[in-house]
Amino acid sequence: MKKQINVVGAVLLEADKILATKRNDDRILGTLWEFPGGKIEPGETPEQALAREMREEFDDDIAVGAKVATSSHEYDFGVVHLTAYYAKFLTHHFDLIAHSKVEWVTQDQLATLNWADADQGIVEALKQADLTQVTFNGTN
Ligand SMILES: Nc1nc2c([nH]c(=O)n2[C@H]2C[C@H](O)[C@@H](COP(=O)(O)OP(=O)(O)OP(=O)(O)O)O2)c(=O)[nH]1
Repeated sequence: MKKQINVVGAVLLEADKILATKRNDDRILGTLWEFPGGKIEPGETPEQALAREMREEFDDDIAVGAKVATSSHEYDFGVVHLTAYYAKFLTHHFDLIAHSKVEWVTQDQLATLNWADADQGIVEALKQADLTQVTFNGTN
C-alpha cells in the first residue's frame, strides 16, 4: 500500500479574501498553489499541527476555526489526505520562509489558480462556502 500522508492546510481569511500560496520551487509540488500547512506529526492534533506550521512558514500565530473539508489524492510518492481549516492571523510578520509567492484571492478567483491535485476538493467546498458565517473563538 502506498504511504498515507496526513496533511493540514490553513484557509486563512482576511477581508473576505483567502490566502493562496505557492511553495518554494525546490519543494515537492513546487510549481503549484496550495494552502499553507504541512504534515501532522505524531501526538499532534490537526489544530496544533496547523499552528506549528504557520509559525514555521510565516513566523505568525493564528486562530483556528471550523474544518472546511478533507480531500485526498494519490500522487506517485503517496496518498495525501489534506484537511483544511479556516484560520486567521493573530500576528502579522508574514515572513515568506517556505513560499515563493502568496496571493489573497476572492472565492470567485480561486478556480483560476493551478492548485495541487489534493486541493481540488477544498477549492470546490470553498467556492460554495458562506465566509460571513466563519467565526474564531466567538469573534470574527
Ligand atoms: N501544505 C500543503 N501540502 C499539500 C497541499 N496539497 C498537497 O497535495 N500537499 C502535499 C505536498 C506534500 O507532499 C504534503 C505536505 O508536506 P509538506 O512538505 O508541506 O510538509 P512538512 O512541511 O510537514 O514537511 P517536510 O518538508 O518537513 O517533510 O502534502 C496543500 O494545500 N498544502
